[in-house]
Amino acid sequence: MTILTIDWSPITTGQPEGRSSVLRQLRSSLEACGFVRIVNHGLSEDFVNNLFELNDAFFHLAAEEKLRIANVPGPNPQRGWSQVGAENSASLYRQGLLQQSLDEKLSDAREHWDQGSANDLDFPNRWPGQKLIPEFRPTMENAFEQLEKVCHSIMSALEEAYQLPQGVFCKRMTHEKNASEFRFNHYPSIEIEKLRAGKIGRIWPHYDLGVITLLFQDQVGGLEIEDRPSGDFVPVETRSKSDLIVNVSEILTRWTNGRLPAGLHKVSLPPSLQNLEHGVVPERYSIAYFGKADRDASVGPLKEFVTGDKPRFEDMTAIQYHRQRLSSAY
Ligand SMILES: O=C(O)CCC(=O)C(=O)O
Ligand SMILES: [Fe+2]
Repeated sequence: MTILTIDWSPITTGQPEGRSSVLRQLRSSLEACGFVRIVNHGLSEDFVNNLFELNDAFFHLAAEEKLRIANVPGPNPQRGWSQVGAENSASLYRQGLLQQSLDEKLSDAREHWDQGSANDLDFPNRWPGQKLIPEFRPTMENAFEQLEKVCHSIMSALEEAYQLPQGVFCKRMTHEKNASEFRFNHYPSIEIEKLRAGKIGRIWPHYDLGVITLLFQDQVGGLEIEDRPSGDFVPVETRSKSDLIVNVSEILTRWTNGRLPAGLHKVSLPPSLQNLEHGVVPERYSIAYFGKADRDASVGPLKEFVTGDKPRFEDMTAIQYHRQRLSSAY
């Protein structure tokens, strides 16, 4: 199983040449493994490097400042800082599409920061003090909008790839009601033995909750995805930090009535350290944009994907689904 790498230039430039090949590869990689790697997506290397610098700067703020803007744990969309261990990805998986049961208490050695749309008055963002990192808020608000555009470009390419009526996905993910989330992850350095002991993970196997996720990872490594159908995990190579790793998330599985299974993934020991018994795994940073459905949009299967008499997933709104899923992760 291989994640295809797609050169997105035919889409960003609007050139007809190469377009049908992009659409074919997109569909084939997402159907086969739930993941695809996209290059030339329109966001520059400088843009992405700058985000990694802000990611580092944010988590190096004083603990009191991070605490001041801490996320309030619960079923609402997350905003601000979540300390190491606050989110339990193992539990997220247990309640997920596969209903796998894990007996032990497993924790995540990871802290993260979450941000929603600037237009989202229901769940306002929680910003660090302006004097501490002056460029943080303007850069992050701009990055949110840039990633939203890339997300729409992928969703609209998917509509075309499946020959669906134009806008069937995108009208459920509008700019005005955007409920997507932008996240910085930081995995502090940790002893190899601790990860090997099997109770603490960087992030346990899980599906993401939105429609699609756009991810940038640094060069430390450790991201792995499920190999179908063996169920083993295989590493996602670290190449350029600006390579965009895209995965199918739970809502897209529901919208397509199972045609596009979500990509199961986790973060553990980087491949270069897998043979070592002792030592320290370096800290790692990643950046995720979780493209989500509008809160009032249906997350039931689209009629274009329902072939039998009964849809595989029950109809409900995105916010109902989100609350139901998130209440299990704390
Ligand atoms: O850090 C990574 O590479 C993956 C992060 C992730 O899976 C998540 O935040 O949902
Ligand atoms: Fe994830």
